[in-house]
Amino acid sequence: MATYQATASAPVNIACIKYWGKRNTKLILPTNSSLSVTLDQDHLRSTTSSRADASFEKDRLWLNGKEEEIERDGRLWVCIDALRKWRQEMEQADSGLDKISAYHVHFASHNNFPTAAGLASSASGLAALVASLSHLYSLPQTPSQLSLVARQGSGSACRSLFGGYVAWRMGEKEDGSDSLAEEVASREHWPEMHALICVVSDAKKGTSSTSGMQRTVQTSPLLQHRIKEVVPGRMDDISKAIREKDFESFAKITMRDSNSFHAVCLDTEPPIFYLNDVSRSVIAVVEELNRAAGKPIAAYTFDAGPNAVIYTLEENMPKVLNLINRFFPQEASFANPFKMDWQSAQVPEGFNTKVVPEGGWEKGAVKSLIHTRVGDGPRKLDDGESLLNEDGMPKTLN
Ligand SMILES: Nc1ncnc2c1ncn2[C@@H]1O[C@H](COP(=O)(O)OP(=O)(O)OP(=O)(O)O)[C@@H](O)[C@H]1O
Ligand SMILES: C[C@@](O)(CCOP(=O)(O)OP(=O)(O)O)CC(=O)O
Repeated sequence: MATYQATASAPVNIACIKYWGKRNTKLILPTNSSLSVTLDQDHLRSTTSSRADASFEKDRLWLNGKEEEIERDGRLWVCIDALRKWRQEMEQADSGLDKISAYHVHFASHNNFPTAAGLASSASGLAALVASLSHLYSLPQTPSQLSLVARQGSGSACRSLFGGYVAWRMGEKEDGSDSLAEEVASREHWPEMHALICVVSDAKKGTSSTSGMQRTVQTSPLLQHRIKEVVPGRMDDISKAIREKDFESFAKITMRDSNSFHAVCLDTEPPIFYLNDVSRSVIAVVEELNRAAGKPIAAYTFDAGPNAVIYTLEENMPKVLNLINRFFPQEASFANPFKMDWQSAQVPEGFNTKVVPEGGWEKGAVKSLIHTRVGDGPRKLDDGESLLNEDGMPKTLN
């Protein structure tokens, strides 16, 4: 008997223009467009296997070996249901196709980084699920069409259906059919973009993005200014900066938008604080590096948590690594995947070390560093990499 299964991996993306606020919470339609850089799956990824079988009694999902419930009408359910309907339409149009849309599906997924820690696991996780199931069903839909489905799993997930530089167009239609992701530029267009993730905390965050952003929509007058007056111009400006490979403009816009997003969090009632003293100290170091360099050579950005992501071009990463390692010594040793000689990097003359506490931060204020770069979109993997065993149950990972 034939086995119907597929495995795919999907990347994390970190926004430069932040999505914060929904105009429709059920369909996940945002109050503003957003733009992100997709990070390299060689370092951060979610991998998901899916398998359809007549013997399965219900749809089931195991995340990092632990079963998660697929609630009816919940976000996961909505994504699975949408893809199943597309498969059903194909089966109705072509009687030669196996009727696998009638079978239940088992999913096993693994994130190779902390889940629910502000490292965008919901984005890569939902994108991997959609990519895997679309392969299982041999769907002809384009990545933009698949992004319509991933969006309903978690808004930011729609951007993980593409590699490179990705915009999520907010759209205007009430049914959400034009609220989708599209590529602004490929990874190959500007491959020198590197990112350093400073893990300040890998604990589950206090206020989830989902609930935090709706509180902002309900209470923040500043959000109205942001979505109407600020973001539309920034979307155009950063897209132009990316097309022209203008890092200075890219960096200025990215930092300002991160600060604008955290300002609307503060303008929320009661206020939401995602940054902590360590986050603010990373901001001070990057601002001082840029001042001393005479132009922006690095850009910080923060999602709904204290972890910093620093974008910089490959040539400047040794300087960034030198400063971060010097002022924020970690407990875990830095893996240095690109074998960069950061110890002997020249930090711009005149860098004022007074921007950080004397002697730097205590060990572990930044727990670990992940050095990565712009990456590709979802990958289809071989059956040999399946996370499900012959019985369609999750394999135990070592
Ligand atoms: N690989 C995966 N497959 C399916 N669902 C996943 C996967 N990884 C994460 N999720 C879902 O996403 C949830 C975590 O999302 P949450 O938004 O809380 O954290 P985050 O994505 O790490 O942070 P943020 O989106 O704010 O950067 C998990 O509890 C799980 O339900
Ligand atoms: C701060 C952000 O990371 C918010 C991400 O929010 P989510 O996509 O996690 O929210 P839901 O749509 O409710 O699942 C900014 C961004 O990624 O654009």
